[in-house]
Amino acid sequence: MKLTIALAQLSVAFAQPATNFARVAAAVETAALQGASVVVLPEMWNTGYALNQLATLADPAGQQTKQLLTTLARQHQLGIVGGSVATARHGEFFNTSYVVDDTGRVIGTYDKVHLFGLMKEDQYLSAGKTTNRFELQQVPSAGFICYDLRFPEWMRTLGTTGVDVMYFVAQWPATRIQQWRRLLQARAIENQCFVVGVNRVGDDPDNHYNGHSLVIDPLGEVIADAGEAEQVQIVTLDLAQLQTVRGPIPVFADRRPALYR
Ligand SMILES: NC(=O)CCC(=O)C(=O)O
Repeated sequence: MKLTIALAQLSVAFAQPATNFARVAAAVETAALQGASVVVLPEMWNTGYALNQLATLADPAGQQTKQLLTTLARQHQLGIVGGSVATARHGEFFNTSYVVDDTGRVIGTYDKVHLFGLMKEDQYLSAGKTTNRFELQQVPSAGFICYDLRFPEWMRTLGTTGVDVMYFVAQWPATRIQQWRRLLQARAIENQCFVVGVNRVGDDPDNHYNGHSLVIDPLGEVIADAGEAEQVQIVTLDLAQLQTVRGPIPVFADRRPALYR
């Protein structure tokens, strides 16, 4: 089975949700025209890291985001790993990812679990408590947000359930882009799955973001790198490769969980 994915490597207009909603709609349309069956967006694409303005900018219960993503998914008949957006619920703010299938049904809702202190998330956001596993285009998948990538035990929690594609959405600054690349490769190798990482481009008041959205195969090889420009890149995954990697080195069967803490 093949899966054609669009990496929507977008710039995010700081504290300008209306501009960003229009950008996302255009990117999904481009992805559909290029034959994608899944499109992946970056992290916090509605507001950027305008964390001290969330009281006015965050999406109440994610309603506006879900309305847009479900409409686009239905209209273009593709799945959307909706990056993440700043949401407001019951007086708290979250960094929330929605996943929508090609009929326009929300099949995943995930609040970022690991808050990134260096970008002040811990001062403004509440942390999620649940995992994010979903079947998208019949493919068992899991979704994570940016800093989550540094916690391999979090990916393992889902890897042991049988996941073929792990999606990472990010606003990962250029200063640490080599770590982004290496961590994504490590997660693919250790979980013997495809890894799709979508990062933003552009600037905010504190950071420069240089993209390098990546697709990694289960051997850890980079099969697509979107470079540093704003673009929608199309990549086709050949999921048959999973069996050829997992067969000879069955790491999940060989685990010794009784010995691990
Ligand atoms: N938005 C984030 O979680 C950034 C994570 C990051 O930059 C890192 O180095 O980790």
